[in-house]
Amino acid sequence: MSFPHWQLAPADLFKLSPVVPVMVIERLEDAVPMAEALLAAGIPILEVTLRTPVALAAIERLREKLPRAVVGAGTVTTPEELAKVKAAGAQFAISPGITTNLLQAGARGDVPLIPGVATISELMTAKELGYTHLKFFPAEAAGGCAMLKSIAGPFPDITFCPTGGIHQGNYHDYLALPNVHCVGGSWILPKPAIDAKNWQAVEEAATTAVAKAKK
Ligand SMILES: O=C(O)C(=O)C[C@H](O)[C@H](O)COP(=O)(O)O
Repeated sequence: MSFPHWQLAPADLFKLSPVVPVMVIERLEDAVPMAEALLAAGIPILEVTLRTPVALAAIERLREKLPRAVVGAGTVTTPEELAKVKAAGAQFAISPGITTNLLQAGARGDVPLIPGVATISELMTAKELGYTHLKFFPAEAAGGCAMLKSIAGPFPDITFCPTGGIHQGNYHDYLALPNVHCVGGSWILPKPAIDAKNWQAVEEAATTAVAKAKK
């Protein structure tokens, strides 16, 4: 485990589901039904992005109402945001990129941080500070599967959750790589279904994504 004082080991987080839904919650009242649809599809891990004004309240609500979910925050970019998501009850945090301040804050705290990297140098910076489980973002734009295959040579000990540009047509290719344990994405949550509050359609899309994942 990267940091023994963290509440959860990243290796265990990466095992919860082959697909990690990136939740962009515009209306607070959508948080619970959206999460329930994901849980019903067999996805217990939820990444709530900090991109909307209700994100922190949504994390709080999900933690209160759905104790069987593992709720984390995405788009965490500063130590201050890390502190805020911890206060809201986030069980893990994911960043799209790294700063030394954020990595140091993550290492000091007890909320597991999955830092985002797109280059070898960023990977080496994160690794130097003890991080072994990383988000690869933006996956498709930053080199996709070919990049991850190349990284596996010099860094076989680093494990990734690629995210960004992943969809039903390419997620199998990522999951087939030995250094990929799960993939993240918003494709699991079709926006038209969310806008229409069609939670049945959300559950079906998520169920299909899980069923078709090979590992
Ligand atoms: O806000 C953030 O920091 C993020 O979490 C970035 C997301 O991981 C990607 O935007 C998801 O990418 P798509 O699946 O292509 O929509």
